[in-house]
Amino acid sequence: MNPADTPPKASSPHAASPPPAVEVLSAEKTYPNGTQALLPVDLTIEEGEFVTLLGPSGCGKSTLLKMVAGLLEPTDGLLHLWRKPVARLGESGKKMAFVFQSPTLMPWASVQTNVRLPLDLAGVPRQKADAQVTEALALVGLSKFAAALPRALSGGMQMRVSIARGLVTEPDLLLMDEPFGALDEITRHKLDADLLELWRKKKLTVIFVTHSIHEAVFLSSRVVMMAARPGRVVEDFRIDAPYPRTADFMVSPEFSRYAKRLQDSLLRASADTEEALA
Ligand SMILES: Nc1ncnc2c1ncn2[C@@H]1O[C@H](COP(=O)(O)OP(=O)(O)OP(=O)(O)O)[C@@H](O)[C@H]1O
Repeated sequence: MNPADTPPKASSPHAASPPPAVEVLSAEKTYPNGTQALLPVDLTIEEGEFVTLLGPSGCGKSTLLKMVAGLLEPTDGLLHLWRKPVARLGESGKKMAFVFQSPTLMPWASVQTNVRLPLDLAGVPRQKADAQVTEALALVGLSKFAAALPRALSGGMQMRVSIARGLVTEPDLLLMDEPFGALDEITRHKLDADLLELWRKKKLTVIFVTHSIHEAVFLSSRVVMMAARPGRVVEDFRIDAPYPRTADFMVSPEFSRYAKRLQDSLLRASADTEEALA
């Protein structure tokens, strides 16, 4: 065998580490009306991370998330998922799903039909699709509501349907834009805990947008802080508390320390924003 054909040894760092799930390479965004929503952002997210984007209103969290999803084109720079341009993600054998703030369900269709939508659009045969829908509904605890119409469900349950619709394609990357922002606090805690369970069980990579410091500390392995006008990344925090995280974690001194660090950072980011406005 020619030495050049020798496969890399399993012990080489390159062979051992999978490619990053997400690479944002100097990606920036200016909207057609001239709003500079994001200065060039560089961000690498490894497979399996739970990353939260936090920052004052208008700092470009949604813009960044939508660029990662391929829903928005960057004005300049590149976005790679598993080392492929977003539009060619399929070549990596990986999948992504986006969960919006509002559940956006079809009101006339059953829970089951709503959840099946991405599979129907992808032309997945009915029998296979139905099996995947059954599994996704079980994952979010809604098996008994498959035949219900959305209006018969609470806000939290509708959000679960929306998450099931995201999970039904068995994504590797889950992008969530303030998914629980409109829910009451108890429902939100419950969904946060369930989401962590899903993240662990399905070995997902998650990028999550929120305004809540507490939600960010509870969920994340990493928090990326952003500032506005123009939008940019200003700090990057590891939340090293072990998983599984329980309600006890939320009342621990460790939790308070992380929350204080994020709060101080958010105040700095907000002050930067106000200075830019002055
Ligand atoms: N389609 C658009 N056209 C022009 N400007 C836009 C558009 N979408 C967003 N913006 C502007 O870009 C900036 C970043 O917006 P973006 O929604 O990404 O911020 P955000 O951090 O998600 O805000 P929020 O926390 O309020 O949801 C803001 O100034 C916003 O007004």
